[in-house]
Amino acid sequence: MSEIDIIKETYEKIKNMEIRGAGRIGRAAAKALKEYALKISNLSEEEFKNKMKEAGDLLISARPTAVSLPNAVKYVLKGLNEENPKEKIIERADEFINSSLKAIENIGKFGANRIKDGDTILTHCNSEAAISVIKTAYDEGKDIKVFCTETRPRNQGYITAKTLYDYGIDVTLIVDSAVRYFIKDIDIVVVGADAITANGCLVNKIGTSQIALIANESRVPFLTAAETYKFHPKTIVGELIEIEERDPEEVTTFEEKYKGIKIRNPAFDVTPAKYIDAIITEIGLIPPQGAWYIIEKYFGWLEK
Ligand SMILES: O=P(O)(O)OC[C@H]1O[C@H](OP(=O)(O)O)[C@H](O)[C@@H]1O
Repeated sequence: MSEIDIIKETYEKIKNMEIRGAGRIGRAAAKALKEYALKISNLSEEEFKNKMKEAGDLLISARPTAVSLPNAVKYVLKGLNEENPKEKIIERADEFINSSLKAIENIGKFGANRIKDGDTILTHCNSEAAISVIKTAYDEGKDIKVFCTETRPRNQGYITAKTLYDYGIDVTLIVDSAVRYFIKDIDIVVVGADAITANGCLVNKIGTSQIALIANESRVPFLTAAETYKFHPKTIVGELIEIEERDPEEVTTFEEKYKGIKIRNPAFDVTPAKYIDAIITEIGLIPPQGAWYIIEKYFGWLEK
């Protein structure tokens, strides 16, 4: 096994979604960069830097939408501009991983303040940050129920349902198209985030924007749980976020006779800021209009 295989293995796992979830892919990339930096030796400083940059580029190319991935890589690789780059890379990778885990914990605490005793919460897909909010509310002794959507085509909602059920929470699984049918039973919607744009839009699992629209129509608060590394720095200069379109076979396969039927499989959609009541971050709840401030404050170090 050559050193670069550490990076290639993580790249493959992120690409085929063996490792998935915006936070998890960011931490996996940071860990791979650390392990790679530890393995490569006998190189000049310049060679080391070039190899680390190539590794970072490969990891970033695994999936295009969740900004946690490039944000994690850029955070770690900033160590290349400092003295003792190898040590700095290792230090910064650990820093990113630990601060990510701490952020999820804090999001849980802040978000749980918005959950009332007796609430029924709707969530979509499988988000560590949203689950942290739900589990924390439950840990505080609140009597809560949770509705989970299946989240076609990959059904990550099943993971959420099982995780919360194992935790002792009252869980109901519904098909994605049943959200409007059940919205009268829902008190609050909490979902995760793959990216937040400078104008406060949420990029998250396909179907999120429909849920937000339904919640808005029914005056049910819609919140997203997003660590600050989910904020997309380049949207501040007008860059658009690429929506990943995945293999049609994830949706279905038709027999030969029907091969002419086109199948589209976008993995994410965009929820406009006007449907979002609050973004729960590790530094507190912010209105979507505050996204610009977060990007400016936390990503000043990124090239713009
Ligand atoms: O970072 P956490 O909160 O875990 O997840 C955030 C989001 O990442 C997931 O994407 P995918 O399943 O990897 O495509 C979902 O869209 C989820 O809402």
